Amino acid sequence: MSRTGRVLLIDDDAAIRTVVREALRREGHEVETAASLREGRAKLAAFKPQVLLTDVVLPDGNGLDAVPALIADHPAMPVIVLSAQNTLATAVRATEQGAFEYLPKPFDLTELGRAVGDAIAMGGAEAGPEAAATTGDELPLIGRSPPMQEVYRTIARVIGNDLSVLILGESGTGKELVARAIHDLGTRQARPFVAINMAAIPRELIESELFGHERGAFTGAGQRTAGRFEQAQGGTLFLDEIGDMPAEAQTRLLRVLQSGEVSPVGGQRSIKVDVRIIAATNKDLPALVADHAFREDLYYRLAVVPVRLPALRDRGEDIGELARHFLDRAAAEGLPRKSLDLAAVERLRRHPWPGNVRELENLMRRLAALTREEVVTASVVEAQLDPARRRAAEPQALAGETDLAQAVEAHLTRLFAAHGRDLPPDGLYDAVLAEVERPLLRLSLAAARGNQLRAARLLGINRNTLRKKLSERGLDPAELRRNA
Ligand SMILES: Nc1ncnc2c1ncn2[C@@H]1O[C@H](COP(=O)(O)OP(=O)(O)OP(=O)(O)O)[C@@H](O)[C@H]1O
Repeated sequence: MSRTGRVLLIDDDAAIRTVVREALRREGHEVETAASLREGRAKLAAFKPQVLLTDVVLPDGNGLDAVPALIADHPAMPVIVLSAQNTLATAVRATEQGAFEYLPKPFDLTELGRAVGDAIAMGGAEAGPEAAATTGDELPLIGRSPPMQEVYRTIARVIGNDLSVLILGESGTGKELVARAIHDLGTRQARPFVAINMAAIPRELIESELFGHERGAFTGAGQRTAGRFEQAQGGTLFLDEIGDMPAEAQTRLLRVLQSGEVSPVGGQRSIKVDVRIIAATNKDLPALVADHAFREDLYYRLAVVPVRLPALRDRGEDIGELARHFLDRAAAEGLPRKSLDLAAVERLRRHPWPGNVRELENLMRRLAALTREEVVTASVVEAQLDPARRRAAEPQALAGETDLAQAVEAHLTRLFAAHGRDLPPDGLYDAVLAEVERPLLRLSLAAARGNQLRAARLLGINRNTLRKKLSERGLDPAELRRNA
């Protein structure tokens, strides 16, 4: 299949026209250029290009808006959109408008050559199914740094199809957010998005959670229960922390993906499922494969399209925008409105962010709630980032703090803010414990399908202690069992 052909470039920047023309000619393409949409339309008719490259902001209109009209008479012609507006919204709109690819400026010429070659090789082949139209609401992902643009381009490429996506990135880099964005922008948006975290479910319960179980499949399995696969029917199943999946569950998952059917635990039946799979991990999955801790065949099945989320420290230019976004959000939630001065943003950029965006989000909430100044300066940031001083102020905010501790901290911060700077209300200690203990008891009973002995074992306490705590917290085990 040929990878060279006729290319038309519409761009009002003469330097770009020259550079792109020369680069593509060197690769064997025939290239014509135009400086406006009007000129482009004329050349389309005369030159009959096989690929159209267009800039977005043009003197006589918007190249992105013009795509459908430009390709109306040439439905098979792939269009590559070049743009300096590097947001997820532009990448997604380009795809919605029927563009074959979207390249953010400044692009690299090798990348451009590759995209043009792919487009020509694809020739008149049918484009994939149309992506669902977006509502035009604000898209959830923030950041315009080059690694985020790469992420947006990949998202734009997978929203019109059902390919399996594997999202890789450190904790707190936005893996779940990306999974939701793919679902919400894609053709399955009206169907369920179901998430399951392999690290948060007791290993022995993972299979019945995923695939469901029949009545009496194991002690405590009172009735037939649908698994997450069935719950996600027609929609998307997000398998979070996939690197923590036990070996037997991996084998079973692979079988489901190959056959498109699930067999609930303890039964003979199989149920057809139509589910898009998005998996995520913060582990080095290829290394787990090499160590035989993760099945290689499953890995390839899941990683059809890998998405690598950058660590926050590797996209320093996004920190200011993210920080302001989180301050706005804190203000919208009722915390005092704060702004950052330039030196404060500089200070934030020098922090290594082991907890990534989640850590930045929590820090912004803390600044909004706990600092007096309306304009946050570098020294205020410094004080909040300084582990020694923070430890003195907030003993739970230590270096290795868990997600749970951070979530609790965020919640408490809101609670304190809601009470202004007054002393906290009476009985706060017990009130907070009750808030944590109640869901803990409820969830462990649900996980044990209402069986108190199993729930107590899960929690590592004895059954009498469990009973006592249930009654202290005003929880009725019979009712919980009915709802389990
Ligand atoms: N690009 C982004 N723009 C705005 N908010 C973001 C972005 N990335 C992450 N966040 C926010 O940071 C927090 C952590 O994101 P998320 O839970 O998606 O991370 P994760 O990688 O799935 O974390 P973990 O590996 O710990 O499960 C969320 O509150 C999310 O909304």
